[in-house]
Amino acid sequence: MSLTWFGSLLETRCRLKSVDQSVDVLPAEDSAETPGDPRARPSTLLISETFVSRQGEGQLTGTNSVFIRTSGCNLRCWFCDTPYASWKPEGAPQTIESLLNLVADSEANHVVLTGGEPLIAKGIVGLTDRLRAAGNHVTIETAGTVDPGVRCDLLSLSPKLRASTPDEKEHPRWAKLHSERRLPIDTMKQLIRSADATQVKFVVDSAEELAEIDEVVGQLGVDADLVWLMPQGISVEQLDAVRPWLEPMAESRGYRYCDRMQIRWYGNRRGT
Ligand SMILES: C[S@@+](CC[C@H](N)C(=O)[O-])C[C@H]1O[C@@H](n2cnc3c(N)ncnc32)[C@H](O)[C@@H]1O
Ligand SMILES: Nc1nc2[nH]cc(C(=O)O)c2c(=O)[nH]1
Ligand code: SF4
Ligand SMILES: [Mg+2]
Repeated sequence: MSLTWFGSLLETRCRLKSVDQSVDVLPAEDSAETPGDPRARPSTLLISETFVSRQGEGQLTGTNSVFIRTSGCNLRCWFCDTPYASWKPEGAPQTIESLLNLVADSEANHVVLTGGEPLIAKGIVGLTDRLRAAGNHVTIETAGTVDPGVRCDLLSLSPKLRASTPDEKEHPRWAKLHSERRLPIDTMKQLIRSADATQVKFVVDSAEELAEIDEVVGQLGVDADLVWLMPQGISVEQLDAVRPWLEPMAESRGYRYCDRMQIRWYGNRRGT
């Protein structure tokens, strides 16, 4: 293990440790790539897991893809199905080079950058640019709360609704931060403008959220056929309990119903 690598690992761990228990992650402006800056160290990203799987959600469902999951998030959805990359972020720093090699060695040429929140990860702009320059199709799964200046093939934007906020009594600090950060419409519109294509994927836990969804769709100014309604759930039973009412509600608005095929194929398991 080289000293610089160990130094940066230590620094990363210290930085993560120096923040109070619920680890916050630097906002994108502190972690975005600084291309051309001679002092810039080779960028590393805190990676929770990488794996090859079929895309389970949205318009590319079934597409064999390399998933790169960054660790750390600036929101705290109570329902997050990936707490090991958000609520209690785990992972190790990986260089852009190592991630590029991983993708080059795989059979897939679709890459899904996800998290945690990938857009606050240091080096995400450099990684996305380099993956695309190498001929890969890059989907970014994001809550769309920050824009580090990224350009991707498919923006899979999942705006977090009021009901995603964690319990105020249990998590007073995160309930406040989450509410303040979750829905920057102008940032989301900027991300949509910069992307080659967009799908807007809402996690729906109850029918009462449809009014807010319609409002956000209007504010974003996206066509109904770009909107996907996805049940909140991490088991086949939970998904099947929601589908009977959610699918017709989606169709009546010209939206699409979004299944979570990875749950059906593999269960809610890491690395799938
Ligand atoms: C773990 S998130 C990571 C990317 C980004 N932070 C975001 O929220 O879009 C990946 C996807 O899973 C969705 N998701 C997370 N937990 C879920 C749950 N319990 N039920 C349904 N979808 C969920 C998110 O909305 C997002 O579309
Ligand atoms: N197979 C599979 N498809 C996915 N689509 C979005 C995912 C995510 O966690 O962002 C995901 C995931 O974790 N696994
Ligand atoms: S924004 Fe995404 S990663 Fe972060 S807590 Fe919500 S679902 Fe999890
Ligand atoms: Mg997932």
